[in-house]
Amino acid sequence: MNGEPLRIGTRSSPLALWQATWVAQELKNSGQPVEIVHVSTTGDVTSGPLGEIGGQGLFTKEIQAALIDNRVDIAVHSLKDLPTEPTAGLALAAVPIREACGDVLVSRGGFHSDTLPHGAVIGTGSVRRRAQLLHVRPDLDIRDIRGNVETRLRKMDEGEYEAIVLAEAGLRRLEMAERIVHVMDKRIMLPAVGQGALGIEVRERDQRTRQAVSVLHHPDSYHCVQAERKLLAELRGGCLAPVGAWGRIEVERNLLHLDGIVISGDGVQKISAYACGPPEKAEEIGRQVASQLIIQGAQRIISYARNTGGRG
Ligand SMILES: NCc1[nH]cc(CCC(=O)O)c1CC(=O)O
Repeated sequence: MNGEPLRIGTRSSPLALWQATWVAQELKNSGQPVEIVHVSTTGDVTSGPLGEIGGQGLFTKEIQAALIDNRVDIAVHSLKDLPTEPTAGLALAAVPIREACGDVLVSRGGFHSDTLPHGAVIGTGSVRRRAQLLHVRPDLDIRDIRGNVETRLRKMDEGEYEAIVLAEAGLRRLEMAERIVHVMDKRIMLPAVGQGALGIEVRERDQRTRQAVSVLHHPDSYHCVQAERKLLAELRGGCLAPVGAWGRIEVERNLLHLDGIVISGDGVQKISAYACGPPEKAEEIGRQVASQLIIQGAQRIISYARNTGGRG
């Protein structure tokens, strides 16, 4: 503990800064001096549709590079943006307690997903959200939207979209929960793998930092995202794949429940699977759900989505 302040690397978006500041405060409360270092990423400076500007790790690569180059000691990621493939020399050292992990609908007219007017224009850049919306409302006109949470809300307020879909966690952290019109039912909208959770990454061999960030670790949250991430890794999905997952702990019986779906971009083909077991078996549960999805044809849907830029 103590010694030189640990350097926390973060993107500069308001949400990323909120997350880094939260981590900084928790570490300070534990007696660990820290400082925040801003790192800009390709995902922040590019405005093309995410599905087209190339691959995963858009928001995380540069921060990982800063970690490897010893410019920062701690990377704070939104776990859903962090690829499941391990990065040589780095380790996911802690997963703090998870915020609400679902998706919410924010609409100008106070509409829910089932009361939106016929053909309404909905903004989302995520193939997972697009496909699940189309599955229940094939009439909706779903259009791409980019930018941080504030930018998207402004574009909707200005009339470009009737409604947008956002992560509940982001709105809560930015103290904009009053904008939530409708928390979407998980049976309709399964979240992205890792949504609502943070991932604290460090250099694998940096024992001092590993020890310092261990105060942030929340085992139940970790087991849930571990199951979700294993599911995605087994599907070779990547964070832009049309995959949804929801792991949660049932405290009374100490069971981890995991739902997973793979859905075609047009929302027509939707396959789902479920498994449960002890939280310590998280990865095995993730593998089980993945293999049930694969038996039902997940691979074909995922490679089709990949070949069509995630928009098939
Ligand atoms: N891809 C952007 C992103 N990464 C993490 C969040 C929200 C916070 C979280 O899921 O932890 C968001 C915004 C959104 O999807 O609405």
